[in-house]
Order: sequence, then structure tokens, then C-alpha cells
Amino acid sequence: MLRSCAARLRTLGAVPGPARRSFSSEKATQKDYSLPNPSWTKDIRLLYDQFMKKCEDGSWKRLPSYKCKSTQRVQNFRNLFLDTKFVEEQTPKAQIFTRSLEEGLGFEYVMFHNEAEKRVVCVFQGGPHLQGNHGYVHGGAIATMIDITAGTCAVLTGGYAMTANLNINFRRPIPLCSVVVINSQIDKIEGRKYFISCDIRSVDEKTLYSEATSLFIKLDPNSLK
Ligand SMILES: CCCCCCCCCCCCCCCC(=O)SCCNC(=O)CCNC(=O)[C@H](O)C(C)(C)COP(=O)(O)OP(=O)(O)OC[C@H]1O[C@@H](n2cnc3c(N)ncnc32)[C@H](O)[C@@H]1OP(=O)(O)O
Repeated sequence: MLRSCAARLRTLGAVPGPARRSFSSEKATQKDYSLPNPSWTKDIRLLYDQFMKKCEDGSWKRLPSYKCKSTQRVQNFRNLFLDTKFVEEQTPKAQIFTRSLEEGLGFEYVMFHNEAEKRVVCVFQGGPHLQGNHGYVHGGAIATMIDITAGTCAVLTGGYAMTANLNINFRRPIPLCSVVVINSQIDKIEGRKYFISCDIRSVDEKTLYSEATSLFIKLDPNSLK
């Protein structure tokens, strides 16, 4: 599995040599990282196409994804929740964690949002630099993907929110370079509390890899600054 994955990436030019650095040094761009790239396998492309088809009637929306783009949403978050001095000193170098590895080596994913159903689906291909146990995706990388999928679901439903609790059952290991589907949905909203469940399944839906429950708290501007 790993050998074929490395060979594929080398063919695609994503792994030019053994001394390749993990973290990208390229300048911040406005590139949308949720669009297909040469490291995407047939499976992720197929699912991407299926979801893009579902987007045609407007029920689903593809969510663009950037390394560090300063959107209006980000500006508003900074104004509400962050100290101005901290923003000036620390955030210019900041990058989205899941978009900081070289193309094809880490987190390749695209998310789709269904507003009416309060659902976010993420199609995820975990690259070779996410290895935990030999040949399998690290549990921390899996937790990260669950967190951002559920977190996106919370934020798009209720506004700025943070993870207060994340509980994961890892049922089956996820092979490196395979494609999985992460499904998240809001189960319950109680005031500022958003209860979101999530599962990760194989493309054919036959294998349940992980399931999780989470609690996100809608932020109160007074509780962070
Ligand atoms: C076009 C494209 C659009 C794309 C659009 C994308 C959007 C972009 C998506 C970003 C997706 C990022 C996803 C990463 C998300 C992180 O990585 S977050 C990082 C990890 N989390 C943290 O660091 C949070 C640390 N914790 C905290 O800061 C604070 O505890 C919190 C969570 C803000 C809550 O603090 P607070 O606002 O002061 O709330 P507090 O009064 O303590 O509690 C409120 C209620 O919640 C309950 N509660 C709080 N914590 C807990 C807990 N752990 N368990 C149970 N109950 C709890 C309290 O008991 C209380 O209940 P009630 O008394 O009201 O019944």
C-alpha cells in the first residue's frame, strides 16, 4: 500500500527526492486547496464529481479552503475575539494546519455543506506523511479531520464556535493514501452548545473506521479576550 502510494506521488512529482521538507515554504497564495490536484486518486476524484453534481441544484455547496486567506469571516473573528497586538505580532505567519503540508503528502480533502440538513461531508485522502502505525493514518490526524469537519458544521450553523469536547471511537485503522468519507451532522442545539456527531466510512460505506461525538460552544466575545 505504502510503496504504491509513494510511487504514485513520485510519478506525479509530489515527492521529488528523499530530503524533501514536510512543511511548505511557498509564499501565501489565494489558491483554493479544495480543488482537485495531481495527487488526488481516482476515488477522491470520483466522490468530488458526485458531490459537485449534488451542488447543481443548490442543496449542497463546496467549501473553498485556503492556507491563510483573510476573509471577512476571519477579520470579524479577529475583531471580536483577538487582542490587536497579538494579531499584529503573531498572525502574519499563521497558516491553516491542515493546509501546511506539501501537496499529496498530508491532508488532501474537500468539504461540502448542506445547510437544510445541517450537515458537512468531508472527502479525505490521508497522505504518507500522516503515518502513525506502519501503513496507517495517525489517530491525531484522524482526530484533526473529525474536528475540522464537525467544527465547520458548527460554525456554518451557529457562528464562531470552539471544540469543548471530542470523543472518538477508532474502530478500524485507515490505510495511508486511501480515501474516506467523513460525515458530520448537528444532533442537538442547546443555547450556545452544539452537539455534533461524526463518522468516517470507506468509499463503499461498508467499513466504519471511526465514530465520534463532539460538543462545540458558540463563542461569547467576553470569554476569550
Ligand atoms: C466559505 C467557506 C466557509 C468555511 C467556514 C469554515 C469555518 C471555520 C471552521 C473552523 C473549524 C475549526 C475546528 C478547529 C476547532 C479547534 O481546534 S478549537 C481548539 C480546541 N478548543 C479549545 O481550545 C477551546 C478551549 N476552551 C475554551 O476556550 C472554553 O472552554 C470554551 C469552549 C470557549 C467555552 O467557554 P465559555 O464560552 O466561557 O463557556 P462556559 O460558560 O464555560 O460554558 C458554556 C456552557 O458549555 C458547557 N461546557 C463548556 N465546556 C464543556 C465541556 N468540555 N463539556 C461539557 N460541557 C461544557 C458549560 O457547562 C456551560 O453549560 P451551561 O451552564 O450553559 O449549561
